[in-house]
Amino acid sequence: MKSNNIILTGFMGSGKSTIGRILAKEFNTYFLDTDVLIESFENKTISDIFKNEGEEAFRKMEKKCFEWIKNSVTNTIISVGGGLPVYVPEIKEAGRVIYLRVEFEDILKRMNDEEIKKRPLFQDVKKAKELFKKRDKIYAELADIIIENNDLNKTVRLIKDYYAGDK
Ligand SMILES: Nc1ncnc2c1ncn2[C@@H]1O[C@H](COP(=O)(O)OP(=O)(O)OP(=O)(O)O)[C@@H](O)[C@H]1O
Ligand SMILES: O=C(O)C1=C[C@@H](O)[C@@H](O)[C@H](O)C1
Ligand SMILES: [Mg+2]
Repeated sequence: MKSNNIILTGFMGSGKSTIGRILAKEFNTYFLDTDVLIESFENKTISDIFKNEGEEAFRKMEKKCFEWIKNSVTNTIISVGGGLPVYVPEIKEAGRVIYLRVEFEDILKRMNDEEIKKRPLFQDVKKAKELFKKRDKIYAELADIIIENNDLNKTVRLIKDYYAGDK
């Protein structure tokens, strides 16, 4: 089934939720965020899931959430959790995948303490940097297109142009 979803991937803080909300308005469609969906399905915060049940349990929830999306969601802009493509490499089965790429140092500049607190795998900046290096290649391999997301308006325009060329 061709689902017509647009799936935004990228590291924590790369701008998936921000860009996703704007795109949904521009394309007059809906926006979904797997982290928000999981928090709602489980009625727990991501931080609490990591703290009380561990990362492995969270990855199982992500997989289940992805299956639900693959079978039930169409014509939607979907922001997926930063680790989801690593644990669910069949991500392309649910739509066109766009990797929003931002250098780690630039991500750091964008995140304030409050933003960092919500993300369990960002607590140790050195470890987060190592994770970024590993994931950068995986995101790129799994993407249909890669966009350097430095300028918000430019990113939105590039994605719109890409889809206009499709018609
Ligand atoms: N060019 C840009 N595009 C998108 N967001 C930007 C940009 N520049 C700065 N930001 C800011 O970066 C921060 C992180 O963005 P956002 O929450 O959208 O990332 P995310 O990829 O959804 O993160 P996570 O995977 O952790 O949910 C926000 O405060 C946002 O306003
Ligand atoms: O990069 C990751 O592995 C994560 C990113 C967040 O979006 C959440 O899905 C969670 O904090 C794990
Ligand atoms: Mg987000």
